[in-house]
Amino acid sequence: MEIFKYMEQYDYEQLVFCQDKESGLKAIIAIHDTTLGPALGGTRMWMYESEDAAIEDALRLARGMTYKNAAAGLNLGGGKAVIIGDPRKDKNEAMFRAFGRFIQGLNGRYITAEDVGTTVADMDIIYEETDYVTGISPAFGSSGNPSPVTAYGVYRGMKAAAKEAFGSDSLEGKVVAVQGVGNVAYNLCRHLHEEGTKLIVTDINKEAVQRVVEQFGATAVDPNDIYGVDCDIFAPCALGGIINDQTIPQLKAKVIAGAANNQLREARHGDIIHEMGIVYAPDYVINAGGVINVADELYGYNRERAMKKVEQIYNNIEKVIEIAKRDGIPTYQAADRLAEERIAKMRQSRSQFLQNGQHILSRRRTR
Ligand SMILES: NC(=O)c1ccc[n+]([C@@H]2O[C@H](COP(=O)([O-])OP(=O)(O)OC[C@H]3O[C@@H](n4cnc5c(N)ncnc54)[C@H](O)[C@@H]3O)[C@@H](O)[C@H]2O)c1
Ligand SMILES: CC(C)C[C@H](N)C(=O)O
Repeated sequence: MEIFKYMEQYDYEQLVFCQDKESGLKAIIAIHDTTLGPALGGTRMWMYESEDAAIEDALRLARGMTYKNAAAGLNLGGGKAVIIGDPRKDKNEAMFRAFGRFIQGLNGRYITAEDVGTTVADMDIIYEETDYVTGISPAFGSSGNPSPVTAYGVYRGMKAAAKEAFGSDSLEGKVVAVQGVGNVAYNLCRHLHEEGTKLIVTDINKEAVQRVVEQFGATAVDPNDIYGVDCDIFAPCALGGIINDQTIPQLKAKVIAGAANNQLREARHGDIIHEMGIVYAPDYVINAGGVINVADELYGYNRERAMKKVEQIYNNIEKVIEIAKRDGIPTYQAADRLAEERIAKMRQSRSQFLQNGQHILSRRRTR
């Protein structure tokens, strides 16, 4: 992999390799863009097939966080970390302590949190070494597991998308097909059930399916059948890349709104669903509840304030739909435009701020 070429293409700032022989830590921290503030993004632990695959994932996910944080209105840049290893077997306390020390070494340029394969308990260990970690236990006055909050944001965003497609944001009586009923989607199903939505669900984990069937009266289908079921809304909450050439022809939904990251296999799939008249709630806008919640820790966590910001995901989806209509583009492009415009404006105002003297004055003070 030609790393500098790749970094230059998408304008990455920094890539950090962290190795600790004793604990077995092999981690990569990617910082994409800190125009809006320090780079906040979770740490993923995964058994990568190769080092190149881990580097690519860290870089791709870090850039995703730049867009997610910018579109959510957070004063934070984008970054992400990956730890190479099996989260079921390879974790140990020393590993997360060592990782915490590496994060501390970046002096606040990167702030971590949970992602696939890492938990609140892991963040608590990192916190022993650095303040630059969020998603730590409520026992420390922090926000804990972000998944239920992500779910609430997805629920709010789904309502905004439904309003565009059906003329009303009520989900009562609507049929929602949910792919994957894990941490986020279990909570999403609860909100939908409380509103009187009919649920069709699938998961490769039978126990997870059983839970939502029993608790929320959901109808279960085979994982391969979820795309083609008769429904109003399709909520992908498991895997990335599931909007693709094979699945699109099966879809009957008028809305796609779910928690999964990187739902479009390729950008052109966003164009195809747009042409079909499907209202697509862009993944990184609708699933920003978790990061909005953990980001609130940086101000001294206040649950009420965080939930108010998460509610705004409704308005953010409305804003994206408005831009899409105004500019005659698909919603996935409108989301990128929203994020990029905000970063560009801040970059400009920040450079003016420096030119107008801040660094000159601070130099004077040290003389
Ligand atoms: N947890 C968060 O706060 C958060 C925030 C933003 C985005 N996301 C994204 O949302 C998605 C769900 O996150 P989560 O924390 O609920 O993860 P999770 O692992 O708890 O749940 C995912 C579920 O999908 C199921 N699944 C996997 N492959 C499947 C398949 N082929 N068909 C059907 N089901 C399948 C798994 O068995 C699991 O139950 C992920 O893509 C994640 O990256 C999560
Ligand atoms: C900071 C984390 C809560 C971010 C979350 N893992 C996401 O993909 O949005």
